[in-house]
Amino acid sequence: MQGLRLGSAACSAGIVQRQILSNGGQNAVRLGCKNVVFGLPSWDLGLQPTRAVSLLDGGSTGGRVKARATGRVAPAANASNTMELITADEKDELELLEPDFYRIGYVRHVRAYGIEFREGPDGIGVYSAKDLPYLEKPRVILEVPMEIMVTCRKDLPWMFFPDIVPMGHPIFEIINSTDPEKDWDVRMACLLLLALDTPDNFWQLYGDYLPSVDDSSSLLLASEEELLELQDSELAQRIRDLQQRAETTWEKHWPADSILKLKRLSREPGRFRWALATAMSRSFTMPMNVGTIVQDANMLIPYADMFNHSVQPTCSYRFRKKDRMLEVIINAGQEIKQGDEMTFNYLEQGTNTTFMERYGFSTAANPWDTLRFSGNSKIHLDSFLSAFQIAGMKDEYYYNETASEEVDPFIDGTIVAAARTLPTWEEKDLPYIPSTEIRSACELQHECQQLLDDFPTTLEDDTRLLNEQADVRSPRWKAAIKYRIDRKSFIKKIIQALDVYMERILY
Ligand SMILES: C[S@@+](CC[C@H](N)C(=O)[O-])C[C@H]1O[C@@H](n2cnc3c(N)ncnc32)[C@H](O)[C@@H]1O
Repeated sequence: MQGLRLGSAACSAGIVQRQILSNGGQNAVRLGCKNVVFGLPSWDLGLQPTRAVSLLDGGSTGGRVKARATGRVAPAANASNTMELITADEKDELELLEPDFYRIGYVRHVRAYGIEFREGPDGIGVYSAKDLPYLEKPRVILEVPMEIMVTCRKDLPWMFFPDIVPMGHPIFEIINSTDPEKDWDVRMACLLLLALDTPDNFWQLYGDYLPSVDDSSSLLLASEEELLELQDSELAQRIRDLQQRAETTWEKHWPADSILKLKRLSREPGRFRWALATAMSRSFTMPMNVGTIVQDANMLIPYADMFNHSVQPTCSYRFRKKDRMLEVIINAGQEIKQGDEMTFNYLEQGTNTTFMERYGFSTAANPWDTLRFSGNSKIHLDSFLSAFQIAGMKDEYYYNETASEEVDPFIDGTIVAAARTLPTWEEKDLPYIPSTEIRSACELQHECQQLLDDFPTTLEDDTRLLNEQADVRSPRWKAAIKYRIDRKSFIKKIIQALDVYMERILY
C-alpha cells in the first residue's frame, strides 16, 4: 500500500509538511493517529513561556529576551561534536535566537545537532538547520543533562534531581502539602520559582528566554475579557477555577508575614500564577532512572521545552539512563528539509479544548477534536468511512490512498475527527438504508448549523477581527479568537463532510 501521513496540514505554523512515512512496507495516509515512536515512552509535555524580568523578585512584566538575527553561533572553544553551529540563512524570515542562548547551555553540556532555535509564529520554535535525506533510523538532535533540569518525583516521597531545595527551606513545606494526584503543577511552579531565585542555578540565565506574562498564551494569565472571547463558557469556567486555585494557593502559602526567603520567590499572586502557567505549559512527565530506581517524574527541561506541538510530530524524546540525559530524536521514516520545524506531540489524542486549557493554543483540523450531539440521529460508520477511504481502528484511522488515483485534498484531520465524533451505528448483519442515512445526515447537519447559529459571531467576523487586531492584542486574546475560529471551521467542515457523504453514499 502506498500513502502518506496527513493531519497536520493545518498545523499552526504551517511549517510541518506532509511527509511520506514508510510504515513497515505499508504506506498509508495516517490521519492524526499515534506516532511511530520506536518504543519510546510516551510523554506528555507541558511547556509554556514567560520570562521573569527580575529573576529575584516578583516582577515579570517585561518581554522575554528577543531573538536577534545573528551570523554563526559561536559556542565555547573546541566545538567539534558539540552544539551544531548554525548559519543564519539570509532567506530565512524567522529570527535566530541570540548566541547567549546557545552559549549558556553549551557550557553546561547541552549538545544540539543540526537544529536552530528561532522566533516563529508560535513563539520560539526549533527548526532544522539542514536537509536530511530520508532517515532509516532515528537521529539524535539534542541532549540535555539532568543537572540543569528541574525535576520532582511524581509521587511521595518527594525527591528532586538535582536537589535544589535546601534543608529547612519553607518551599518544601508547600510542596509537601500538595496532593500527589492533583498538584504536580504547583510543585513544579514552586521549584521553578526556587530555581530562578537560587544563585548560580542555570535557570537564572535560562529564565530570560521564558515568555513573560505579556508574551504568554497561557489562559491562566487571561483577563475576564479574554476568557469571554473563547465563546466557550465551560472552558472559560474551568480556567476561572484554575485561576482561583492559583490565587488561593498563593494566599495560603505566602501570608503577609512570611519569611523573606519565601516571600521573595513570589511577592504577589501574579508571580505565582505566572510560575504555574509556565510549569503547566512547559513540563514533561516521563519515567526517569536515578541509580537503580525508575520513577515517574515531572520535569522542566531547558531547550527541549522550546519544541512546539504538532499532531504529526517530527521528533520524540526519552530519558537516557546511562548518562542521565534527555535525548531528543528525529523519528525515522522522514525526509527533513532545512527550515522544517521540529515538533513534539504534546498530548496524544488531545482535543483543542485540552490544549487551550493547558497550553493556550488550538490547532486547525485537529483529528482528535470532538463535538457533542444531543439528538438521536446516527449514520452508518463503515459507510461513512468508506466514503472517504478511511481505514483502520478508531485510534489509528488512516487514509487508504491506494483505493483512489490520488490523495483527496478534502480529507484532513477534521474528517477523521468527524468519523470519531459523529454519532454512528454499526451492526454487522444489518445493512444500512440509503434514504435513512440521508435523513440522519441532514438532521446532523441541522444540529451542526444550530451550534454555529448559537455563537454570537460568525467565522467570517472572527477571521476579520483576528486579521485586523492581531498586532495590538495579547497572545491570549489571539489564542482565544483562533480557538473559536478552529471550532467553527470544524463544525462547518463536518457539515460539508456530510454533504460529501450523501453524494458518495452507495445505493
Ligand atoms: C513548550 S512551549 C514551546 C516553546 C514556545 N513556543 C516558546 O516560545 O517558549 C509551549 C508553548 O508554545 C506555543 N505552542 C506550541 N505549539 C504550538 C502550536 N502548535 N500552535 C500554537 N502555539 C504553540 C504555546 O504558546 C505553548 O504554550
